[in-house]
Formats: sequence, structure tokens, C-alpha cells
Amino acid sequence: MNTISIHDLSLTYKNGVKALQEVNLHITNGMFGLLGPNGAGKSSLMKTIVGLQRPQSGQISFNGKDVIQDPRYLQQYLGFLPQDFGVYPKISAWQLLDHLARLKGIVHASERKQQIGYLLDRVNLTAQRYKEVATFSGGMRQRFGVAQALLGNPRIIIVDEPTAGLDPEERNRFNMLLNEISEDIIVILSTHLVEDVRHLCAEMAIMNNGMVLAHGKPGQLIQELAGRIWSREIALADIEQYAQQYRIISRQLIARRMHITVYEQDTPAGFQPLTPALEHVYFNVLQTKS
Ligand SMILES: Nc1ncnc2c1ncn2[C@@H]1O[C@H](COP(=O)(O)OP(=O)(O)OP(=O)(O)O)[C@@H](O)[C@H]1O
Repeated sequence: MNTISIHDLSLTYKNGVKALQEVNLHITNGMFGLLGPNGAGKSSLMKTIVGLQRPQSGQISFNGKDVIQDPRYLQQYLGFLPQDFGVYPKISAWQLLDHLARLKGIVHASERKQQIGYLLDRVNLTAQRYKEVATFSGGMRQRFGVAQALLGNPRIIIVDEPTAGLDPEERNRFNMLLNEISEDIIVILSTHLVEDVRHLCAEMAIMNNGMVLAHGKPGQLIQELAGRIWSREIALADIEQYAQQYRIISRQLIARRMHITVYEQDTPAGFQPLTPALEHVYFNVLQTKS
């Protein structure tokens, strides 16, 4: 079992932005969802975990080793899957993986060949192995990204906003792949898409303003809202009045009618009960704790 333990981690950038404020998290094998709006501090947290920036205070350990003191210890077990590689070279998938495998220090050609063959098969790109990566579709690029992240048998994979730009079918296929690989390793998925976390992650945290506002199992967090989520259709003009009376956690315009969802302990007059979902957890936490 792999473990990342984060204790009272704080990071302030030179411009005074408090990107991380006393973050505490415990992450083990499986998929961990880091959910938060833009600017919440997700990238800052991941960059700090992998040793790209030093925090002002706090501790991070990976499998019991202090990785702020020795970032290379974690880096040797790390695979990274960025949102987009940006530039796709005009060389084949196989050649590019071979190049990346050399950079990761896999020196023996036979070992590279064996790993690359296995990984291309795993991400279902064997048939396209001699095609230029530059010609791949978005979904194929993302699957290629998983293959390169898995080179060298990492114990942690960090995935940043992976499904941006994928169509629903590709997204599904990609998510299933992530699910498979997270069985024996830690996969941290940073995203603002509640749906991806709900479908994939056994554990999650919600961040905003550099703080962890909630963490736990998605199902548990949802269960805490049972019997407290209500909705109703209202006239657009009445929204302010409702906002003063209730804790509105979402507003939606459906076919030109306003639907509001509120958090209330007791049944509010005229509202229908709703089965809570992770969206409600997310918006409720952002509203009350930000
Ligand atoms: N190098 C930097 N110097 C100064 N401020 C920064 C730097 N990087 C990020 N920030 C600020 O720190 C805060 C957290 O940013 P961060 O990129 O960690 O958030 P995020 O949750 O990853 O957002 P996104 O999803 O948009 O990437 C933001 O207010 C951001 O503007």
C-alpha cells in the first residue's frame, strides 16, 4: 500500500497569494479526486507534492519518507499526465514512448520493448503503434498520455483535468482505463468536474481558496445531505427574495423557468425533496465554507 500524508501544509506565493492554507490529507492506493473551482489551489498542491515548489510550512511524506527534504524520493515513483502535451511530434507512438522511456532511465532496449508493447496494449493503441502521435484524436492522445505516465512502473500518477475536450464515449473509455490502473497505485485526479469524481474516486477532497473544505468518501459526503436538499420552480423576479430566506445551492434555468435547489434542515413550504448528489455536496460546501 502506498501512502501520502500531508500535514498542515501552507504555501504563499511572492505576490502574497495564499495558495495553500494548512492543508491536511491522507491519500492511499486508488483514485483520489481533488475537486475545486479555478484558482482553488489544486495545481499548487500537486506541484508541492511532487517537489516543484517548496512550502513555507508543513510536512509531506510518501511511504513514510519526508519528500519536502528529498523530492527525488517521490519523483522516482511518479507518473504525470498533463491536460495537454501541447506539441505532438511527428514520430510514431512507439518511437515517442521509447524516447520517453530512455528519459525515465529505462536503459535496456529489451526492457523498453517489453514495457512499451505491454502499455500500448493496455491503453488499446497497439494497432496505431506506428502512427504519428500528431495525427491522433483527443481520446487517443489521452490514452497515449496514460501509457507514457505508466512507463517505469510508477506508484503515484497525477492527472490534471484529463477529460477536457473528449467526447462522451472517449471520456468513458478513458475513465475506465484510469480506474483499472488505480488498483495498486495512487492516482490523484485534479478536476473541476464533479461527475468525473463521482464516477471514479473512492476518496475525494473539495478545495477552495487554498483550503481543504471537505474530504471523505463521495457516498458518505452525499449521505450527510440526506433529507436536506429541496427544489422548486420559482418566478425569475422572486430570486432575491428566496435568496434571503433560504440557502440556495444552485439555480438553473430550464425552458425559461427558474429552478432553485436549497439546503434546509426542515421541509420548506412549496419545495419538493431531492435525492442528494455530489453536485449538491460541492455547491453546499463552496457556499458555506468558502
Ligand atoms: N506562480 C504563481 N505566482 C503567484 N500566484 C500564483 C502562481 N500560481 C498560482 N497562483 C495563484 O494561486 C492560486 C491557486 O492557483 P492554482 O493554480 O493552484 O489553482 P487551481 O485550483 O489549480 O486552478 P486551475 O484549475 O485554474 O488550474 C490562484 O489565486 C492563482 O492565481
